[in-house]
Amino acid sequence: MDIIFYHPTFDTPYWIKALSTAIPGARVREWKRGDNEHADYALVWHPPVEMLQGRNLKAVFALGAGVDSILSKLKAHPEMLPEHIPLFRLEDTGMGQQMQEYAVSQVLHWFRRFDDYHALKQQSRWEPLADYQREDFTVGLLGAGVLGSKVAEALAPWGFPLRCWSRTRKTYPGVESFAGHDELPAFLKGTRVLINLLPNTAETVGIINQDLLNQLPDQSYVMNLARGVHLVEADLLKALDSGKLKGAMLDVYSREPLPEESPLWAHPRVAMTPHIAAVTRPAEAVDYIARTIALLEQGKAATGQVDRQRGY
Ligand SMILES: NC(=O)C1=CN([C@@H]2O[C@H](COP(=O)(O)OP(=O)(O)OC[C@H]3O[C@@H](n4cnc5c(N)ncnc54)[C@H](OP(=O)(O)O)[C@@H]3O)[C@@H](O)[C@H]2O)C=CC1
Ligand SMILES: O=C(O)C(=O)CO
Repeated sequence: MDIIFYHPTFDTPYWIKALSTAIPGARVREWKRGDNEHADYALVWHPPVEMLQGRNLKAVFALGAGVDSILSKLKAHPEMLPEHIPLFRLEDTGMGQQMQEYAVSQVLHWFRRFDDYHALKQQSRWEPLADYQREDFTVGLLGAGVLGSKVAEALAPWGFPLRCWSRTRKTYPGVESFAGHDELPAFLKGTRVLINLLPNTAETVGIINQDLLNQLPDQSYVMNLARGVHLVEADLLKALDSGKLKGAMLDVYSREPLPEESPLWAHPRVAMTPHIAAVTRPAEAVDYIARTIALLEQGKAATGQVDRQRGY
């Protein structure tokens, strides 16, 4: 079995060694421009069109959870990957735990008013504040798939009311489920902390805009952990400045790296990280890819296949 690998920034020798060890009999090589030799599987992130085009692959694996960049490239170059070749993505592979750490720590930060205490410290003010009540601190997850469900699981023991919004109804224990566009207003109405874990699709782009933010209770919080294009940054800044929103925690941006001139950098109530909420963990990812290839080789069904029509 021949496997080609391409990632613009990963430690390629590590991956090739780990994949060769995990998949018995596999010949794994780094794909380089001009390589048109046979391959059964391709493992990719931001692939050049010529890497995939015209090959009789058994499957392609995206080396991350979100497949928006590869799907948008496919829109411009449909010949890159014919419909009959399945595209898989990484499901969790260690990202679930990272999202749990990120979301739980930030929800607790806001709930214990550490943002307010930080502002008071800047003014050398000693001022105990009133506690927030758990029942007023409903956490709402936009997107309740692999990562959203893991975040809900980690928040559950903290006792905050939990709800999620997805395309299809969920039955996660202790999480109120809202499904489809008709139920979005009801979901937003009671959500004090909004955490975005949607995929980037034609339906979700720009979803966190002025209209959506206005439907949240006053003094709400927004955490964007999915993709920058979900959030209209100008609308977020307006909502912060009007007092509608109390704070925002952003990991992803409309442009990455975020340009120096972005007003987000200086805003006192915007906390930021540089797209690190959950990164691909190589050992877990190799294990998932090896298990999935073994299932495919046996003609068995495997999870993680992207629905190209749906866009995620
Ligand atoms: N910042 C970072 O470091 C990282 C960001 N990400 C981002 O997180 C995203 C989510 O990942 P993951 O949880 O694995 O994805 P999943 O595909 O498992 O989950 C997506 C969720 O979004 C819901 N959804 C999709 N479209 C709609 C819609 N139109 N209306 C309502 N709900 C919708 C799905 O609903 P249903 O369940 O009904 O299908 C599902 O619950 C990735 O696409 C990626 O962009 C991922 C990893 C790291
Ligand atoms: O896996 C993804 O989709 C990511 O955003 C990784 O940072």
